[in-house]
Amino acid sequence: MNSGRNSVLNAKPVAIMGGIRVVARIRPQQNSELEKDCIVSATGPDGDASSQPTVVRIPSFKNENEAFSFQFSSVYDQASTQQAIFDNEITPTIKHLFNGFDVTIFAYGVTGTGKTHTMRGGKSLAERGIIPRLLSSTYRRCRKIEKDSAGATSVGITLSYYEIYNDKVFDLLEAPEKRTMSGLHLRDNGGKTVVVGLTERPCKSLKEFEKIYDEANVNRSTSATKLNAHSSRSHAILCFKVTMTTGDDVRVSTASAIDLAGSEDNRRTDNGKERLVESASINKSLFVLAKCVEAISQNQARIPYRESKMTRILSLGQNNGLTVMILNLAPSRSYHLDTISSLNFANRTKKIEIRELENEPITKGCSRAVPTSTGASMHRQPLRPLASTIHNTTMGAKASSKQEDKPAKMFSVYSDRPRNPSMATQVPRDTTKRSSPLKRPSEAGPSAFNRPAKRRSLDRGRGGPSRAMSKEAIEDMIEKKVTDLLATRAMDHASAAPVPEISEEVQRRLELLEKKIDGHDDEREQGLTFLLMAKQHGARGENKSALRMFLLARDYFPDNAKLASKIERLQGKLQDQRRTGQGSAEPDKRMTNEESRRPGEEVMDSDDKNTRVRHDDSCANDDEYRAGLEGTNEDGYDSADSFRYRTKKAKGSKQAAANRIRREEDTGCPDSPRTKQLLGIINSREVEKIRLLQGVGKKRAEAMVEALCGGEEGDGSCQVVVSSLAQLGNVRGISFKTVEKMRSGLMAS
Ligand SMILES: Nc1ncnc2c1ncn2[C@@H]1O[C@H](COP(=O)(O)OP(=O)(O)OP(=O)(O)O)[C@@H](O)[C@H]1O
Repeated sequence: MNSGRNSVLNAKPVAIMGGIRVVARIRPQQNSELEKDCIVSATGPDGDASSQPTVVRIPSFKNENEAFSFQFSSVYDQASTQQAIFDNEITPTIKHLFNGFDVTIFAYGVTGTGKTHTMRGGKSLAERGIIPRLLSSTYRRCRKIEKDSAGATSVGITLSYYEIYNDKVFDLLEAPEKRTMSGLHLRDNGGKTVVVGLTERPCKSLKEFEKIYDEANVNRSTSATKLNAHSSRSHAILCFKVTMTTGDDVRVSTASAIDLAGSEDNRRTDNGKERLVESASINKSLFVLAKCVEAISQNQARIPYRESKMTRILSLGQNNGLTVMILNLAPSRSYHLDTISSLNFANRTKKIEIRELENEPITKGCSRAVPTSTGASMHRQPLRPLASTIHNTTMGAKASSKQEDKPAKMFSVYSDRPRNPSMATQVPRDTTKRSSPLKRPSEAGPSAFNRPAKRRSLDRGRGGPSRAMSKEAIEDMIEKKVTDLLATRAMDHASAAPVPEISEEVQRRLELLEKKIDGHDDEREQGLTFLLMAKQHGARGENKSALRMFLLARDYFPDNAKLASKIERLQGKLQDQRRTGQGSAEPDKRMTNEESRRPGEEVMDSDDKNTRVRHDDSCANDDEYRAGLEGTNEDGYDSADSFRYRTKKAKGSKQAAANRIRREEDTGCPDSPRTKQLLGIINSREVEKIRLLQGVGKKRAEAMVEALCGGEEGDGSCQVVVSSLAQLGNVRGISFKTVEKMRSGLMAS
């Protein structure tokens, strides 16, 4: 490809088809892990141990005698070195970066499997990871180009580095004190996702890079967890832009190296509440990534990129250029299901096909847009139909001048599933031509031109929103418009110079306002997270957990009729299950949310799917649950190891107490011993007993008995039996708060 060119700058844009190159790396066992527990191995094709491994083998979770095999472009075993991975997988991409292709390298895997080790690595030369090696090679190549062109071509590198922490983007090249609560905004700019206001720092040498990189890494959010002493709590994205200038020609390409945070099974982490919130956010974004991969591989119309900032930035299958995914795996049994989940995810990812599109050279003085200096992240090519791209290669400038007339956003995502199965057999596999510069001959698929290509969304792109637009598409469009508007405002704000001095008082008020807005967004987002979790539990048939999540979501969307009817339906379903005795088969967990679920789980083999879920259908622990609700801590979580969340807005209010009590009853579990005890005392109508309840006293006890017996209007017969806490809370003069207080003062027997 591109061989025989005198100068890289004379190249015309070239589109070729390629997939995401997925390679697996198995980390060595750690001191705490036993050799006999090593269950993951790397082999050559057909189990041949002598050739370069391409297959990961792992036993089935249910039956150790059965094994799963997953084939990847390459597999690196426990003994593989940083050097080997870099030489084989990354070095070939560097020349393409200088040929105008964007390059994305990302590490994916469960926590503690070696992603940061692979990307960043250690301090010694041998232990250096992909990022420092990539920069080192890039600078070497820059010097060579400048030398070979006798100074006619100059190459500049600018760096940006940011993290996505709790779904917020923070600049790692800025001091942490400068962070705002909401982080940086994202914006779509001609098919690229741009981080507004991100620092782009020119970086002249490897030494300078190392200094900047080390300092920035101090700002990255890491913490010790039970599974990793230095666990990354954020997705870290390092981008460097290579700008080659020869006279008036400028060519810009970007390399992005991404160290994703690892998914965590929180039943193994012992995470406290702060770690749990992070973990839930990490798992959610990885879950969205799995959903995107799933949607792409099924050729779905809607790819849910926008559901998380990470997927929006990564834009898997949308960003043209070369993409390498390194799947990090732990070899030990304790990771068994996590490893199978990751392997399933990677297996799908490798089937995504994307166009590898070379960046067009820019001529100085020409009106064509130059990437903004306000900070860009994943520099995606403007998305356009494949046909026009092919045209570009032959029509050159004529074709590109027409581009302004084209629909704003047209793109093609290719899956390996041919639309017409018969065509797959008709199209001969061309194994002599390499469809991608990264692919080895053995894995090169059919080229762009003989593949039954699927062009997505072209019709939609043409005439603006079509009448048949789905609700999701409209929501997407609105969300996009709003975020773009916000981002544009933020960008205008950032670039408006000089900024007039504002008084401290105004600044303070602005900050307060920002916090208020953030808080509002956070609350809505929290509600949406509960809804998402509820849907996931529902999809896995965990109805009870789904109901809990829906009930938690109700606090955020109290007037949502659809939600209310969902809750009602689910309650009915659970009641039916209890009546017919089916409930006991339903998997349920105390840990009822996203943070306990592994991303990619939904693609797990059905054999293994349910085995990891703890079966616990009893309501025996309900008192514990209720006690937890009463004793929620100041952050709104009921205890350090729980994710049951209480809304801040409702905290302490009468309404909140009523909600809590109703929610308990909605779950349909039988009364706890304390509830029974309280109702017994109340139904005794004995002032002497009732007055001893917490927060009551003689006068209130007398008033209660009077109210229970119908008050002055009642007949005084005290016939009515109070059968539930909700009923008690509705008795005149007895608030739900009092009910909670009375019950919490009782000793559970
Ligand atoms: N190939 C390897 N060789 C030697 N040690 C390794 C290797 N891979 C990982 N390790 C060690 O395993 C531990 C966990 O690795 P690392 O922190 O890179 O995991 P991670 O996947 O980035 O985890 P998290 O998602 O929690 O950040 C570290 O102590 C690291 O040094």
